[in-house]
Amino acid sequence: MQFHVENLTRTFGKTKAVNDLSFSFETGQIFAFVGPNGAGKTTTMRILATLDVPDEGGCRFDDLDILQYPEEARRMIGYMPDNLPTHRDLTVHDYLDFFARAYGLRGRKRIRMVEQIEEFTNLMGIREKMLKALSKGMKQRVSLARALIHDPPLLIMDEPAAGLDPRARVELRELLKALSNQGKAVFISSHILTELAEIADGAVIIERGGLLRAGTIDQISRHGRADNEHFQHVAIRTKDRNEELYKTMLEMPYVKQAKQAGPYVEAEVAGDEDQACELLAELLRREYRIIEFKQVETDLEQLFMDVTKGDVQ
Ligand SMILES: Nc1ncnc2c1ncn2[C@@H]1O[C@H](COP(=O)(O)OP(=O)(O)OP(=O)(O)O)[C@@H](O)[C@H]1O
Repeated sequence: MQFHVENLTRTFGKTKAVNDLSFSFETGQIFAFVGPNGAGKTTTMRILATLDVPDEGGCRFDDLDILQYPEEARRMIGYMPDNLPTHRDLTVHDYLDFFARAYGLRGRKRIRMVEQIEEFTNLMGIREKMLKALSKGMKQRVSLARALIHDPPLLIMDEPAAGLDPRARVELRELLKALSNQGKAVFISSHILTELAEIADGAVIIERGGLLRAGTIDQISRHGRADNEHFQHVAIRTKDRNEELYKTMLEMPYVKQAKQAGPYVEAEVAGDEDQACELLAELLRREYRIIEFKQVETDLEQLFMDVTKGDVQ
């Protein structure tokens, strides 16, 4: 299933919270929604979750227009808002059972579903605890469980990692990976990229309501380049002459960018892997004493920094 946001615009008074925003992703993908405070992430997510309507544009789940058919759309969405459950005098189990009923699950099916979700989100041990007695990380898991109770193909999560300790962040990442392996789409916002860089298949990067980049990591990193244009990112460390290596690299016609990164010189080489081999051979001919020569994966955090600095054309 594909999820499309098309030319979305939402204005509050004079503020254009979202401005002509378009992007798509699909089931099985984890897409990071990234932008600074006030960029329009929550506004977009609320529209996608049918909790708000745009001034212009719309959203489609495959061919389903969610503005026209919000009831149908709601069955396909699990929404985890950035605020946590507040029904204080309910146990975890009763809370989840309540939502399962609200989604129309009955009898054995409901009991089975609630148990399954409690197990998946690691809530079994605390299902009889009162919500008010839970830590932030536990509440976060309850909120995730609630969003999953009707088994939606799309999970929308607004800043789920905010305020979590490192262990809870790792657990959350594992849960998200498991969900995407189950074939769900996860659309997750954050202004901290570190926790998403490892697991995201793609990203939507926005600023002041407008789109900067959207697509899979590969598509974003290839922005502005033809599909048949290949690039290799390499990192090189020499025993000495590091500064000279950097200059040499800048002079090579097929090296498109070079920078010094700690003990490495990192470069973007135009061409396929053969070109990277040729670069290494050339450096050896020039008698550089090379300790390391490796390919570097594009990392989402670096991409985000490049995009927001305007370094990626
Ligand atoms: N209900 C509202 N009334 C008036 N202005 C609003 C409303 N909701 C959002 N805005 C404004 O729209 C802009 C985008 O807000 P939004 O909450 O979508 O950003 P965000 O990217 O989620 O930010 P954060 O990372 O801080 O959560 C902001 O300027 C905000 O003040």
